[in-house]
Amino acid sequence: MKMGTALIYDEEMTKYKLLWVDPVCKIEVPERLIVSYEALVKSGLADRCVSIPVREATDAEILLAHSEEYLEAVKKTPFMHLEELMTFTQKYGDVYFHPNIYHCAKLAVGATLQLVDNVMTGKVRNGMALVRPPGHHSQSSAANGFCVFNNVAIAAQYAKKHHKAKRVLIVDWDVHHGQGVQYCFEDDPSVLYFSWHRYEHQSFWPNLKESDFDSVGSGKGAGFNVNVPWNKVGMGNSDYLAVFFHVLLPVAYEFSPDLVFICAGFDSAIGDPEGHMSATPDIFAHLTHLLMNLADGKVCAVLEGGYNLTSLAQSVCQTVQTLLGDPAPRPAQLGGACESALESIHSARSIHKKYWSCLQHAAAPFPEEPSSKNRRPAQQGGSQGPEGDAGGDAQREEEKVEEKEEEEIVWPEPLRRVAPSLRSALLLPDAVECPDGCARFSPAHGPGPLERARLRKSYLKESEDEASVTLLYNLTALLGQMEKNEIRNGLALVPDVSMAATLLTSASLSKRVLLVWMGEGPVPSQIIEDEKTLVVHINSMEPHEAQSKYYIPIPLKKGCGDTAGVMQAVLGLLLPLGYQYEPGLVLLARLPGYQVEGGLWQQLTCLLQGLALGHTLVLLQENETAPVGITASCLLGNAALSLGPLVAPGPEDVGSFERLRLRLQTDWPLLQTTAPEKR
Ligand SMILES: CC(O)(O)CCCCCNCCCN
Ligand SMILES: [Zn+2]
Repeated sequence: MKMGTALIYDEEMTKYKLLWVDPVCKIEVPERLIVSYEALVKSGLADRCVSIPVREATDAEILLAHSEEYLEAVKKTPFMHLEELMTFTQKYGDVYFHPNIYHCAKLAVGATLQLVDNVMTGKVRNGMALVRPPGHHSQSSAANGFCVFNNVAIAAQYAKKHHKAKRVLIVDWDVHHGQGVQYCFEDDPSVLYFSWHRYEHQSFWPNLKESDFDSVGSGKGAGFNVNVPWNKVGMGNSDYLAVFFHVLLPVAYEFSPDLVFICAGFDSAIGDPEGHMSATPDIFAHLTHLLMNLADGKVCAVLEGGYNLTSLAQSVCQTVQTLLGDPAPRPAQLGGACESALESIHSARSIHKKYWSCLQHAAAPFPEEPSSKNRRPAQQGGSQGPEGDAGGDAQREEEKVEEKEEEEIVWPEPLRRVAPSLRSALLLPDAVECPDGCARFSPAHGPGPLERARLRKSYLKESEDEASVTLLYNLTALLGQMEKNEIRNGLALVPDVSMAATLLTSASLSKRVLLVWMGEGPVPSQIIEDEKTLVVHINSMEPHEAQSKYYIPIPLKKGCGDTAGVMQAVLGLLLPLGYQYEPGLVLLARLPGYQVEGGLWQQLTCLLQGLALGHTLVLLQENETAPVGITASCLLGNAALSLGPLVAPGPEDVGSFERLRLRLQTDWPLLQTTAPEKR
């Protein structure tokens, strides 16, 4: 599998700036690129990337998303003097021109196309293009919102035309709606455009009706445009993850793209003068991680906005460090999405219910109220903030009248993310070959007589089986090295998965262990009773009341081999639970006889690594060596194989998921998908 992360940047793109007074445009400064690149260099991340040179886009490439007359008009700007530039600028909104901006705009497109070429030909796995001017607002015949050419829209067309991409996903996490991208692919079912954006019931720029959740695309493109409007500011980490788990990821996996673009705008981060959101830079590590197992890992992140030079630089580093495969940071205390975010999530899921089978259990869209569609009565807005907030990040309500002067907002610097020297250690019987890249685990020293006696007494019922004693000892040694962050993750082939899991949960020093129990066997009661272990059990057993808050059986009629059903359970239940639980260790136990398709098992193994600083320990039944290779590949950081378009999960499973969600969401608010009053 391809590794390597491309970084595409050229300081030439810093060589244009605003030449006159314009309060709207003054935030789009060259320093945005300079601080971002310098932060990548200073942190050592730039050196770990594959540096790819930029190039100028050709006319033909620009014409993939723009009209000839627009291109011809922009071509004249390098020869204009100040007054002419100002007059030319007046033709468009919230954008400025400069004698060198046409050159830089061609480089921004060219940089993006270089990234696409290197990813699509497998020279690198993924990458980031640090560009300006940004692109997602520019339209066929118009510059707009600091954008001249639509970098990502052109690149998506280019990938379809020159790299035979069949399905392209564009995830726009910039805080503004990339209407230019939406217009470009309005009726195109091969490009799925997802955008969240500050909207405030159309009162925020660009104040477009078509930025609302009910713009779903048209004609054959209906369903392939997903808008999640933020109707309040102050959205935070929990809101962002809730949208990924309950809107974007289920649809993205059903769509199954063969290339993913991120319109990586970081004005959705805390401290930004445009966004006024409260999500912290480390959240972009998780958002990036959650996209990296789509399209066999082919992810192209392209810079859009981001105007707080501190959170911009931190967020760029968080994104690139995840593209490089470093462990994701611990997410800050997550709660549920706030009430306003839940309304937006509910609206998006409802309106898209008819297009995506993964949303079939979403409540039907409420009938169109002609006048006050989804407009909250005035008295509920205002400064008291969302009442009945479902917890989660505290909403910071902006003064409705005018935006307060930028008070100094501070947030903690993201913690260093240290990758252990050894990535994957495997505990295998000598007869089983150790896959390339992994290390066969052997503890520094063997168990002493006391240790042997203790293990024998506690787990082996005094049996004289010395090999099992040694194995159990080695398991606890492996666990110990993971908890000291000397080893990142591991895999063990054990004679008895239940006994091994029981040993590890009781031996684990982590304050919390997430145990993912895959298969039909019962979970040992000792583990279920253990308060510091959250057990999520995916099986085909009949649904029954969960014994406790910490034992969650997820029944699948068609069993664990049901790809759509398992992915639904993973994205909509297991991951939200895991992120909220914030374990120090993730145990993935595969029970004997568990029949599952390779790609699905890989998705599970990869996605879980976003938790517990990547400390994932996989337990496999000794005589089932088939999954060792594909599991090791994922533990080493390779992307999971793409599953292909997902079919609908079984209706009875959908029903039991929904009942499970409704029952659990009080204890686990990140499971919520609808605002309280709508339930
Ligand atoms: C790439 C980008 O989406 O960040 C560009 C945003 C342009 C914002 C125009 N200003 C609107 C004034 C409202 N405060
Ligand atoms: Zn923006």
